[in-house]
Amino acid sequence: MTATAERTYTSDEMMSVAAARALSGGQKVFVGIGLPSTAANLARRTHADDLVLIYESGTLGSKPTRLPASIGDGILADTADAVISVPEVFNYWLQPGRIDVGFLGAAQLDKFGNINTTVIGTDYADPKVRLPGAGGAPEIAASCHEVYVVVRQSKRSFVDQVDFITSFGHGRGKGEREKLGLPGAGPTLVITDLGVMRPDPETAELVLTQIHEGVTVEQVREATGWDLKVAPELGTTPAPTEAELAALRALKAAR
Ligand SMILES: CC(=O)SCCNC(=O)CCNC(=O)[C@H](O)C(C)(C)COP(=O)(O)OP(=O)(O)OC[C@H]1O[C@@H](n2cnc3c(N)ncnc32)[C@H](O)[C@@H]1OP(=O)(O)O
Ligand SMILES: O=C(O)/C=C/CC(=O)O
Repeated sequence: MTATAERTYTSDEMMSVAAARALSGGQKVFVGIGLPSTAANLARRTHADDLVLIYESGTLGSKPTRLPASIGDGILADTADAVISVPEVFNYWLQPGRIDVGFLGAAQLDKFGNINTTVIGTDYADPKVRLPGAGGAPEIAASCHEVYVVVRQSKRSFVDQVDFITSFGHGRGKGEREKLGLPGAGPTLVITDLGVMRPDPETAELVLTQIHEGVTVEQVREATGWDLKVAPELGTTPAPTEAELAALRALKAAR
């Protein structure tokens, strides 16, 4: 019998590495602050140094030497190829379809990839939790060619229906984005600390297509607030490499 090797990374690290791997060289990525920003910067430091990071403050091609604290962090402007105004980044870059991937976080996500970062609870005026709000995320979700969501998975965050739609995913199913005239494809990938989900091409409902190494389907289903469908050919995300972990830890430690 072989002893099980002790895992040398956390599930958050696995999530950041899996999300970074989803980005490839040369893509223009509209980066949301928080988990997506960590993963996008990791991708630049590992396999995709020509990734173009765009932050909402109007910084194009930022190459921050540490994680930005917010979209207004000066490190983004200091290291950018160009800095334009906020209306310009929305009107000239995002809305005309110049951005490949919108990389967003969520407090709640539902089975059709709708994102809530506004309130928990159904009474907007008297919520159980008031979240950070929308910022530019609804526009990002509307107009990027694709949206990738990075979010920790639990019954609290993965719900059948979000309490509030901040950023439109696929509404209540396939075709709803087209009806609303939203130009982008919406969420095509959801990366969590447990696995990866993609919308079913027929229904747009999220389906588990990949589990991270060491995670079971049962664990993912336990952390999901609906009856999660599983792809017949389920993939496994390889564990982070030493190089990926070293780059991630250096990025998080940089000041
Ligand atoms: C381009 C742009 O970036 S546009 C900006 C728009 N804003 C965003 O996109 C934000 C996206 N991120 C989120 O929504 C995140 O879930 C955040 C910011 C709310 C919280 O993320 P984190 O800082 O990682 O904290 P964490 O997940 O531990 O939650 C912190 C607290 O928020 C509250 N909270 C977060 N998610 C939930 C939820 N689904 N249900 C209830 N409470 C929640 C809780 O009070 C929680 O504290 P607790 O775990 O002790 O109960
Ligand atoms: O206002 C927004 O859209 C985004 C805010 C995120 C941040 O302040 O870093």
